[in-house]
Amino acid sequence: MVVEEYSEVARHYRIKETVGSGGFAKVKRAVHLPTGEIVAIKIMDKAALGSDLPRVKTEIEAMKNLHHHHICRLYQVIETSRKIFMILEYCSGGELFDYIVQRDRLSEGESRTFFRQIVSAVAYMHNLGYAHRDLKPENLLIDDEQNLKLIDFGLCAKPKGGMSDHLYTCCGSPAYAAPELIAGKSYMGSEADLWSMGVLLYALLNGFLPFDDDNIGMLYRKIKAGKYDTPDWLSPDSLILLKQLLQVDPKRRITVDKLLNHSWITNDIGVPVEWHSKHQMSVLDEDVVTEMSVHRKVSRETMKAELEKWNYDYLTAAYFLLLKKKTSGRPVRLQILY
Ligand SMILES: O=C(Nc1ccc2c(c1)CNCC2)c1ccc(F)cc1
Repeated sequence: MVVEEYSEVARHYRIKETVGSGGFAKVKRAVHLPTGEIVAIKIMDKAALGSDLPRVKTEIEAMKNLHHHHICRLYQVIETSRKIFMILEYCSGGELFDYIVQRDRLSEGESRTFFRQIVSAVAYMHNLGYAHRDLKPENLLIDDEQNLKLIDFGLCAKPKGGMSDHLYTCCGSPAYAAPELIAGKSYMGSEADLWSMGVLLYALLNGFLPFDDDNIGMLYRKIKAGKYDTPDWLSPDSLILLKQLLQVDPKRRITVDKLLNHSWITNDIGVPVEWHSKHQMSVLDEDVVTEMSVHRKVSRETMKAELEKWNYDYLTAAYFLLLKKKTSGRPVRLQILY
């Protein structure tokens, strides 16, 4: 949907303060006027994107297919002549990275709670044939219920031939990159994700990285050697899991399916990680359809037919945000827009 100026955004959103600015995007907090719900709007300038524009298209297409309670939800996409706006789920707690830094390191129990959520999101992606390829604490946000939400799918890959297909582009952040990826060999996206999860788990438990060096050459050498410090606060079970994740040989590395009921993962909790999505997209929510069809003075059938196009326009946004209100126990009501 290409409109010529900010009008489409301003018509439905009140833009507030900047909450983050990355390489080629700025993220602002905003209010979705028809529902009053808070959202995050990722704003990108197409000219500034240059050769990175395909990454944005990759991210948008991936997020349209990824519906999971630990994956940040895309509500709407607005494209003007100069800009792309992605309307996304707002995560009031900010980045997991800052959360760890503020606490030095997390307890084993808190690390387990967060790591289980990461396993759930990654297992969901891998079972759908996607690899994230840029897993790191900066790409895991915390929502107002202390749930982690995975963001930044600009580098994710869905190999044509499925997850057994090899990838070649070297990408992601060096400190989290798997040895086979930085060696320039062909690699499996899913296996590289499991290595990054090992680096992530290490960062949660220790508050610093397993492989770190200001000199990129030295960093690569440390990653390929796969040797890291084991501070004395790490439990024997944590050491076992880290060893299974940070296996230099990708063929010896643990897979996400084995992680689901790993003893460290189920310690103190007793149940394996549930990776299936709680959101099913196939069935539209009757209450939301009712509110929307009444509000727009069309029949339910017409509204259902419109919604089932999943255009990621203002209708898709209104649907998802009303549904979020309903699941959070708030009234399923749309304000009249003046
Ligand atoms: O909500 C987001 N960021 C956010 C929200 C609140 C706060 C921060 C980031 C960081 N400072 C604390 C408050 C957000 C959501 C989606 C996204 F792709 C990128 C960022």
